[in-house]
Amino acid sequence: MTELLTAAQMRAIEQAAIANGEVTGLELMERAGRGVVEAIFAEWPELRAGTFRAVVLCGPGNNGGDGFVVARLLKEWGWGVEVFLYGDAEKLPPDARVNYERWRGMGEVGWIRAADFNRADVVVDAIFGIGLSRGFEIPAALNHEYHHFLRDGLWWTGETRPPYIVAIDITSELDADSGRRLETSQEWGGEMGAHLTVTFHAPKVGHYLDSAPAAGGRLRVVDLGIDVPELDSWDERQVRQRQIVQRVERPEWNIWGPSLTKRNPEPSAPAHKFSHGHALVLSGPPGHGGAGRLAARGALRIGAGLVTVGCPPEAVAENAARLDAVMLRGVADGEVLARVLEDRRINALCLGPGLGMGEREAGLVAAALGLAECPPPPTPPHKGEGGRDDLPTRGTDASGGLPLPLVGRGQGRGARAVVLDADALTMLSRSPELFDALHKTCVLTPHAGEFARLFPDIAAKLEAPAVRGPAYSKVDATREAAARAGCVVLFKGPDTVIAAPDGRCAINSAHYDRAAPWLATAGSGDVLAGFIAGLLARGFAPFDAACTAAWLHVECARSFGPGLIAEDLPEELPKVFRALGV
Ligand SMILES: NC(=O)C1=CN([C@@H]2O[C@H](COP(=O)(O)OP(=O)(O)OC[C@H]3O[C@@H](n4cnc5c(N)ncnc54)[C@H](OP(=O)(O)O)[C@@H]3O)[C@@H](O)[C@H]2O)[C@@H](O)CC1
Ligand SMILES: Nc1ncnc2c1ncn2[C@@H]1O[C@H](COP(=O)(O)OP(=O)(O)O)[C@@H](O)[C@H]1O
Ligand SMILES: [K+]
Repeated sequence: MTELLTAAQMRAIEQAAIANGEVTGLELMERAGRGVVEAIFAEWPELRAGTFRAVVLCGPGNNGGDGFVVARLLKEWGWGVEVFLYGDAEKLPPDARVNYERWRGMGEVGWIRAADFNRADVVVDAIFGIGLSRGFEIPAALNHEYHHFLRDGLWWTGETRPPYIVAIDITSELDADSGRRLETSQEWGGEMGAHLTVTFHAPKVGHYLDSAPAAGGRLRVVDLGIDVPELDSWDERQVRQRQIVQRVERPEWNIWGPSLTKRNPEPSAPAHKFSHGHALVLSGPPGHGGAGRLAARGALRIGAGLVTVGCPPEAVAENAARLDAVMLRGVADGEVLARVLEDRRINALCLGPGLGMGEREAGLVAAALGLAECPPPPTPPHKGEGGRDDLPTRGTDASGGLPLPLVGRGQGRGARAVVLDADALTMLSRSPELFDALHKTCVLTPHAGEFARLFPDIAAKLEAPAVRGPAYSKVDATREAAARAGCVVLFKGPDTVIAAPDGRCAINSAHYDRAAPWLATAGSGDVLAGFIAGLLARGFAPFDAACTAAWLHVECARSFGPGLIAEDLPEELPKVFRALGV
């Protein structure tokens, strides 16, 4: 996984490199500016050969300093370059000031209100970078230009093609930690954006959150040639692990490989379906079983050895007609579930998709979280009695008890791995008792609406206008939620954030080259819940299960392409696995 940086972390890295004599600030600025020019040429190779025109908008800090370097290098390349300053040249920080003076030896610096993009091939946004600390009062003229802008040329009034916009480090209105626009009292009709964002050393957390991916166009990272300071103690590493945010990437381990058997007492034992875990998906009343079946299919395809749907007895017939490899049993209520869970081979549960929110379902959540006591075994039915709702109805799993990895071992009998989604989340939000029963092998998978129901005060902070940087972010919110719930929280969206109670955090981005907007389709969240449950059944730790499932979910959507419906997601997994070489 790639580490994403906050503005403060980036500054600390830069300062450490300068302090240990590795490089000067001026040299870094030169490398940054050169990197931007190279990124422009790499992005649009036709610009490398020929004479073009650039407008460079520089701000009052070092982001503006990078802009002056870019202006100088493009001019030296033979381009026509116009530079406009937002701010006071006398107050520029030292390195930016040096580059301002170097540029002044080559050309003019205009007042930003005079900026005119009409004849530009490239506009460089170097107004603010990671130092934006409050809403940006964009000058009216610039506002007007941006309004007629640029991004898709729709309103372009110029005679030639609209210019390419290149944001240095980040689009100037955006906070680099949260990806949010910092608001002002100013009313204006446009939003700044870019076709290409060029950042330095490593992507910033904010590049993957909120408004930033849509605003920023494509993202390129320039290597500044500085080393991250080594950490010497394990404590330091642990503290750091809690502060960093990673980008979820292709799993480094083989999903079917030996690492998964590390919890297995007999790693060298031949694999057996029971050694791949048994996931139980609890589903809802007749006519509402589709979501549970989607989750179950997802759990099975991702590799759980066995998957059972547990539905109300009256829904058995409907489900039986729709399930083959997935097993089925009637689970009338929480008491029955508690009895079913006496079978410790069932090592992962999934509750929520299409579940309903009645008394039965609340009882199921309670039992899944270990709140319901297991009642004494039922007396055998008298001869002739039928319709027992706790007996396997097909594809029974009655083979002998193999020693299975018990997720949550040592936390009491109820501490199984549990994915709680959809209706189960709403029930959690209504019942403090259920919420308090969450434990560290649970995974909550809310979308924004469910998140707001579960954590209204946290959601309110996220929804409050972002006025100052660093603004409260989806990463902050998910971390806070995970700490409160005491379990992993996966907060869905194109910028899915996964956080553990200990502070570990990762973003699974469906942006930039991983965009898959067609994943926002009914039922895709149900499949995701099933994917997580399947990986939990296979012995993944909750945080890893959530990250890996989210990554594969997007990968399936990308592999299938537009036209995707939720049913296609599990069916695409074999192809994705093949492409991964697993
Ligand atoms: N770090 C690195 O590794 C490297 C960094 N490099 C470059 O430096 C950039 C960071 O530079 P930076 O820290 O000077 O911040 P930057 O974004 O230029 O702005 C800060 C200035 O703006 C001001 N200001 C803020 N908000 C405002 C508002 N709304 N309206 C008006 N003013 C406002 C703020 O004032 P203050 O908040 O202090 O009042 C301060 O004066 C970084 O993005 C990258 O491009 C590369 O050169 C090399 C490697
Ligand atoms: N624009 C988008 N691009 C990619 N994935 C998205 C986008 N919007 C939502 N998603 C993903 O689609 C899924 C939707 O889940 P959810 O909101 O629970 O819907 P449902 O209840 O219909 O299954 C989540 O995994 C979410 O991360
Ligand atoms: K910028």
